[in-house]
Order: sequence, then C-alpha cells, then structure tokens
Amino acid sequence: MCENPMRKNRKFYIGMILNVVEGMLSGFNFFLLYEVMKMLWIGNVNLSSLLRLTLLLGVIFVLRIIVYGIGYTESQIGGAAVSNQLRLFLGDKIKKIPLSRFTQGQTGQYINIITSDVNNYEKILTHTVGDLVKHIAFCVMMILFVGYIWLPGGIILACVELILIPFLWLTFRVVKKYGTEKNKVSAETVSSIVEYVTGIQTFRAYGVGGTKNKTVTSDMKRLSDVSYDYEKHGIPTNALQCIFLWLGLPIMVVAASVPMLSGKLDPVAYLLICMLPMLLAKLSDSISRALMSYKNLKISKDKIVDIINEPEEQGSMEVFSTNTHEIEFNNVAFSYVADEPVLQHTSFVVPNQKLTAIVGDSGSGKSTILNLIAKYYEPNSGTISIGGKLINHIAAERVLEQISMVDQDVFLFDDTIRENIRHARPDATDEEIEVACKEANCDTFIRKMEKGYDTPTGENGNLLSGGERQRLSIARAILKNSPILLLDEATASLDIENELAVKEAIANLLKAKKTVVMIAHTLSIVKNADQILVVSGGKIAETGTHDELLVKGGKYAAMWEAEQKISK
Ligand SMILES: Nc1ncnc2c1ncn2[C@@H]1O[C@H](COP(=O)(O)OP(=O)(O)OP(=O)(O)O)[C@@H](O)[C@H]1O
Repeated sequence: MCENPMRKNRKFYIGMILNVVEGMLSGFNFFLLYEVMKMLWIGNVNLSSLLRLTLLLGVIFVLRIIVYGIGYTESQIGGAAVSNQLRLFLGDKIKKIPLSRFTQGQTGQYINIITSDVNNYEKILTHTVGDLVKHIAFCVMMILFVGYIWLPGGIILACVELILIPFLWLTFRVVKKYGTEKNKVSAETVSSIVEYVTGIQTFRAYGVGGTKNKTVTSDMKRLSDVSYDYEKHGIPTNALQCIFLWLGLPIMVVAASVPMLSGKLDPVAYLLICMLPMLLAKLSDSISRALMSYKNLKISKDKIVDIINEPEEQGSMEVFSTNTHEIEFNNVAFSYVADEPVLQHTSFVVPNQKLTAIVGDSGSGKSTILNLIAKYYEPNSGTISIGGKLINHIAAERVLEQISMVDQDVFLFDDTIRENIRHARPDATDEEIEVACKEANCDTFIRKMEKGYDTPTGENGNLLSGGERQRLSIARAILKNSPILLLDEATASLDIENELAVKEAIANLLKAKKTVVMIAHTLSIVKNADQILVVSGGKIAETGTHDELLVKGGKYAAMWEAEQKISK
C-alpha cells in the first residue's frame, strides 16, 4: 500500500499541463483574429495572407482538439486511478480502525466519506482542477493580448480580475462555514437512512415507516435547511461579484475612447478590447465557480484526510502462538462509554481445553467479556492473557486467528453458501466444507436447495432462516478449527426443530478438545460445564461447577431454581 494514498500520478499532471496549453491556445486565437480584422478594416485584403491566417487558425483549432482530447483522457484516467488507490487504501484502513469507533454513531460518516466524499475528490481531480487551470490560462492570455495592443487596457483588465480576490475570500468563508455543516448533516442523514433501511421490517411492523419515521424526516429536513442556508448566504456575494466584474466594460469603453479619438488606438483594436471585458467577466465567473466548487470539494478531501490520519489498532503482527490456550482476566475494567463502567475488577481464569460457561442477567456484561477476549475492544485497565502471553501488545488480527466465534448475530456475505463458509479458512477444499456442514447439521437442508452448496444466501443471509444461519456459522467454526471457541448460545428465539438442530451442532462443535467460553442463556445447557462464571454488577460474582454453585446457594442457585419453576 502506498504511503500517501492521495498522491497524484504522472497522468494527472500531464492532463493539467495540457489543460493550460489548451487555455493558452484558445487565447492565441485573439492575436490572429486581430490581424484578420485589421486586414479587413484597412481594406488590404490579400488572398494569400488571408489564407495564411485562416490556415493558422485551422492549425490552432486542430491542435486544441488534440490537446483537449489527450488532456481530458489523461486527467480522467489519472484522477480515476488516484481515487481508486484511495478507495483501496480506505478499505484497508477501515480494517485497522478500532471497532469501538464504529459503535459511536460514526458508521454513516464512514459510509459518506468512502462513497460520496471520495466521489467528490475524484471530481476535483478529473474536472474542477482541469477547468480551473484552463480558464486561468485563457484569462491570462486575454489580458496579455489586450496589454499587447494597448498596455493600459491590459492593466485595467488585470485590476478588474483582482476584484475577484475579496469576493472569493467572502465566498470561501461561506463555503467553509455552511459547506462543512452541510457535509456533517449529510453524514448524519446517511447514518439514519442506513438505520432506517436496515430496520425497515421493524419500522413497518410498528407503523413508523416513511414520513412517520421522525429520525429520518428530521435529518432530511435539517439537510434541506442547511442546504438552503448555504445557498442563501452565497447568493449576495456572487451577485455583487458579478456586478463588479461587469464594471470592466464601461471602464474600458470610456478609458480606451481617449487614445482611440486621438488616433493612438485604431478602431479595430478599440472594438476588440471593448468586447473582451464581457468575455473576461463570463470567464471570471467560471473561475470563481470552479474555485468555489474546489473549496467545497476540499471539505470532502479534508474528511478523507481525517480517516487517513485516524489512529490504527496497535499491536504486533508477529504470529501469535502459544502451547496452551487458557485465558486469564486480571483485574479488568471496561466501559463502552466514558464513566459508564460495564466491567470492573474482573478476574478469572478459563482453563485450557475446558468448557467455561458464563451466565448472568441480561446486560450484565457477558458478551462484553467475549468481545474483550477477541480484542474487538481493549480494556480500560487490567490485563488479558492467552496461554500466559498478554494480548494487549498483539494485533487483533493475530489474536483472532486463534479464535472461532459463534454468536447471535451471524453475518453472511451476499454470496453462495459454499463461499460463505470458506471465509473461515480460504484454503479449505469443497470436501472439507461439506464435512464441516455435516457436523454442523446443515448438510441436509443445503442439499435440499435447488443449487445445493452453490445457493446464494442473499444480502446478509436473508434467504435463510435464523436457525439455518446459526448452523452455517457453526460450520464456519468447525472448519476454522481454532484452539479457542467463543460461543454465544442463543437458541431461545428458534423453533423446536431448529433449536434441536442447533443444539446438536453445538454438541458436535464441543466434541473437539478446545478452550471454550460459552454464554448460556438457559442454565440446563451448562450443567456439565467444567466451570461456570456468574456475572453480576460488572463483576464475577460466583465461580464453580453446577453442583458447587447449587451448594453455595447464591445467585446461580436462585437462577437455577427460577428456571426449574418455569420449565415445570
Ligand atoms: N457497543 C456498545 N456501546 C455502548 N454500550 C454497550 C455496547 N454494547 C453493550 N453495551 C452495554 O454494555 C452492557 C453490557 O452489555 P453486554 O452485551 O455485554 O451484556 P450481556 O450480558 O451479554 O447481555 P445479554 O444477555 O442481554 O446479551 C449493557 O448495559 C449494554 O447496554
């Protein structure tokens, strides 16, 4: 991966140089036009010199087409290559940003930056900058031409151009203030739209879809308000700027009339230099618009730079391997949100190749413990070690190589069943995938499907039932065959048939000798665990086997009793 993903390439610079050349060639036409008009005015029309000038105009025209064609193609290819390299970089970068960033309402911002901001940046490279340098080159040629035929006229035009500076400064202030706000609100709107589309089923079920969805509608209203504000504050400056730029015309008409009347300026030159302020005003307007959109698009560039500079997950990328795989929490404290502790002074040991179950009230921090083992998050204090080695200095990617995770939210890619399972071990053969599926109790339902293992799962597996998705994730864990297994048992929401199939699949998964940490939502499933941790109030309240905990008569015993009453 390149060091600076926004680095421009040779093609881009060639495109820019050719844009300047094209602008200058356009301006060169004035010199030739002037000569033709002079010839006509004097009445000294000579066929050979007329043909010579026409030929020159033709050559310039052809040259312009060639330069434009090559310049346009080069800047398009160059700009697109830069944005492509940028997209690949950002895709890789997202992988390294700590997971906690994605749970702080930043998802919409990331989506907005990677999609629309990168598109905007591509537009700067492929269009805005090219148009800008071309217009500026044309403008300079026009001023030089007027200066060539009447020096004070060139100075007048250059001064009129300088009027642009204070107006551009004012416009940039508006763009900075309202453009940045618009970009921020736009990112928030994307977040709420993503949430809306993801949860459309729930929204419909509760009749809060469409305009009744307050979050989406209020975000859209805010976006429309901030867009309006942005335009509203830009219009007066633009209008004033246009008026001042057009002042060049009367000034030139009056100023140039003096040398024209005294015979120092020929009427053809007078006519031409009186017409050019109009063209210059139009051109200056285009320059100002291009600069404004450059400034606007630069907001997108700054947002991309923010992602590029985001701190990455730290940790050694060296292979993480240990002889044993016991897991130890030593005085761990953790909170998702500052000052709202989820775990405090949490210490326990998960023995090597034994089954440890975690039970506790909803929201007590069970899943958080698994998230910390998998290094999805870092503890605020305390240490976590695997096989006697601290994991805080190891890259999450390396730790995760030792872990298989089966949890309640099964994520499936919009791909075939076979390829979805292969993600667990990319070099697995088709036979190995099928063996894993048999163990995970999914081979039968897969084979019943028309395309078998080549059946698409749909976006996030929406063509499969909850139980089928769970079993596919168990198949992934079996295929990965890693020494540590983190399991969030969640069969409560399944129908009886699926529940039995998933439970059988889990039993098969547990047959292999592994260090297993399993969150159990029903206690009957953990009766035979080697160790049970009871989480309560952000701490490990009790530890022991099922029998030991019943004898203790504490929280576990009370939970067991309650469950027995319900199941009677
Ligand atoms: N990403 C997050 N951002 C902020 N708070 C979170 C996040 N995830 C969980 N929490 C909070 O942390 C606490 C512990 O959550 P956790 O998911 O670990 O509980 P749990 O015991 O696994 O619950 P359950 O049994 O219901 O799945 C809860 O109060 C929850 O609201």
